[in-house]
Amino acid sequence: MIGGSQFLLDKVQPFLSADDMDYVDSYVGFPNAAVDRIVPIQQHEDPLFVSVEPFSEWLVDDTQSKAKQIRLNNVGYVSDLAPYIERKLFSVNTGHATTAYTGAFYGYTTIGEAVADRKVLDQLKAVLQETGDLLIAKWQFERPQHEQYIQKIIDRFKNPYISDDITRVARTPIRKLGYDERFIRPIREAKDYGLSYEALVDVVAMILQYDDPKDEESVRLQEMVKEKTMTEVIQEVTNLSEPTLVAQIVEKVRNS
Ligand SMILES: NC(=O)c1ccc[n+]([C@@H]2O[C@H](COP(=O)([O-])OP(=O)(O)OC[C@H]3O[C@@H](n4cnc5c(N)ncnc54)[C@H](O)[C@@H]3O)[C@@H](O)[C@H]2O)c1
Ligand SMILES: O=P(O)(O)OC[C@@H](O)[C@@H](O)[C@H](O)[C@H](O)CO
Repeated sequence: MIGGSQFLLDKVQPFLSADDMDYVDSYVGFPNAAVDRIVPIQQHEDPLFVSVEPFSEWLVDDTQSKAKQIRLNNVGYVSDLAPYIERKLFSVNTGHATTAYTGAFYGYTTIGEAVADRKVLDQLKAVLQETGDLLIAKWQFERPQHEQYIQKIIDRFKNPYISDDITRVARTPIRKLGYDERFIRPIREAKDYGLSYEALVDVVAMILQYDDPKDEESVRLQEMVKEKTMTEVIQEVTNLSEPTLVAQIVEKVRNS
């Protein structure tokens, strides 16, 4: 979610008196942050034991913190979070979801199995190329560094020491098809920049066919697909109103 801490403040605020609010204004910061570390679903006897990947990135919007003298180790403090949170969401999360939905399409159950398949890997690379071109055009990231960032993400998905279920990464497909989420937003923006977004549309077509009977949103999505036209489903779920884009997605679903 972009703007998660601001969202929390908006929810807390109605419960605060004017005095509380003065105190919060002076002493309590709600800085938005980008948190990146893959944590698979897991169960251990000790509920506080958690297996995670070695990689981590934690970036905090410094303009909203109230105690600027406090600096946590391994946290990056930035004055503009937008480039970094978009880089994370549209690379790590778009790439992760691409691996999950493409993997599910080809019958895999874990991210590791899926990314070992050349077809899934090629789809992942094509999608990260499209979001990478957009991020570079929009935020002026250096191309060689961005290419390293992409390669690191692919290596993270291949990590043989963690097993991440496709059902976790592909969870809540209706949320993931949201207007400002990891597929529709880069598609809209790539179109505005005159950049390619075909591989992203390929994945949207696969998400519309994603069927996990244990995932409430997947069940609801598949019910919608049975009851409505594909154009109606896409408009309702993605909030896209642009007829050309909606038609492109409908066409992909027909041909996939
Ligand atoms: N797992 C990861 O790899 C990872 C990495 C970085 C960031 N995140 C983010 O962290 C957040 C949590 O992810 P997760 O993987 O731990 O999910 P999760 O589904 O394992 O855990 C979410 C927890 O929140 C609880 N919950 C859900 N709705 C609630 C509500 N309305 N009120 C109170 N509790 C509620 C659920 O019962 C569950 O225990 C998400 O925003 C995710 O994007 C996850
Ligand atoms: O949490 P979601 O459902 O938005 O996305 C699933 C995963 O892609 C996500 O949890 C990643 O593992 C995480 O964002 C990595 O930092």
